[in-house]
Amino acid sequence: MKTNRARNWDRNVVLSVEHLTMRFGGLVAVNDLSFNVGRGDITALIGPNGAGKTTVFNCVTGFYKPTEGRIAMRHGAGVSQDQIEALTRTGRQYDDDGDHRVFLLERMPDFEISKRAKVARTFQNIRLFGGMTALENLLVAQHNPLMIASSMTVGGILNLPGYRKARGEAIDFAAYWLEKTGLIDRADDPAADLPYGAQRRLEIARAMCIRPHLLCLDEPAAGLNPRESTELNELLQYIRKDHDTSILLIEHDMGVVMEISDHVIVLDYGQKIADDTADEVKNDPKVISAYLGVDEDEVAAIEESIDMPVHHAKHSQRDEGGQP
Ligand SMILES: Nc1ncnc2c1ncn2[C@@H]1O[C@H](COP(=O)(O)OP(=O)(O)OP(=O)(O)O)[C@@H](O)[C@H]1O
Repeated sequence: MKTNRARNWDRNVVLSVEHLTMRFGGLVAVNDLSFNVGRGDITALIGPNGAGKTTVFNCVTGFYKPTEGRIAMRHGAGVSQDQIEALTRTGRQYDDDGDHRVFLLERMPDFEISKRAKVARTFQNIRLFGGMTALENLLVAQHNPLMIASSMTVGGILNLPGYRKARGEAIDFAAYWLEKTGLIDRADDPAADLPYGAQRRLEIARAMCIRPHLLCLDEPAAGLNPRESTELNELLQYIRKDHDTSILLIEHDMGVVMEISDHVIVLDYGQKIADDTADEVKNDPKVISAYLGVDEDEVAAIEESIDMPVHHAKHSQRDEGGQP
């Protein structure tokens, strides 16, 4: 049953994606897509292989410049639509005066999106510095504040007190996240030596070291065993609750999606086919049949077992497109 209660993602928006389109040559990977991410919510972006999920992530995090559309990140709860419209008209990338800061991500390079707009991400394929220790990976993530404290290296070379203090704080913060992700005993091990599940947690710890307002996770549960998957759920709930960080995740594991998501957006062929609570979405036959790529007879059976993980439902491949 639908309720009339306004959803958090309508009332308290941290990220709004409006009319996003991404074309690769003749292929439309994302087609006029609009959705909101609620502040403090765990929002899942799901859909069959090739539906456009990673492309959306790449647009939000600045790896791709969208063909069309606006992606507004808001710091502070009081940002109005008028403020976003006014900023859009100025042609500027962001307005970061005062408590209500707005960032138009489609205009910003990826390093500014992470540094200024405080959007962090992890990747479908783990991208750690394998030869560096777990601790060093987390210190690299804090490069910006350390560079500022070192007055752009001079203070670091001379080991001035301001730099020593900042470095001590960076190590403490890294240790905090190593503790939270169960990796403190492996702090001095090269990242490449860690088991797969630990590397996934280290990626999340590294992303948290930029103190993100929005954490984007691309298939965080991929390759995890059931115990690691449960630990991941607990970690994400903790991050959302205790760190004022909203989470947007792409995930194929329906067990994870249904257990932790406040809000689920379903894509199919680059278009949104559902946008609701996890309960509403999981009972939507349109979603089940599109997402699982099955015929009508199979839907009822799958509905009964929807709590079971469903990996990588196959869709027919679409046209090949060119590089952006
Ligand atoms: N750089 C690119 N150049 C050309 N086509 C691309 C590029 N990136 C993505 N595509 C195409 O865009 C479509 C959407 O791909 P995308 O990776 O966003 O889907 P997805 O939903 O994340 O899929 P999966 O679940 O398999 O990761 C696919 O048809 C893909 O082949």
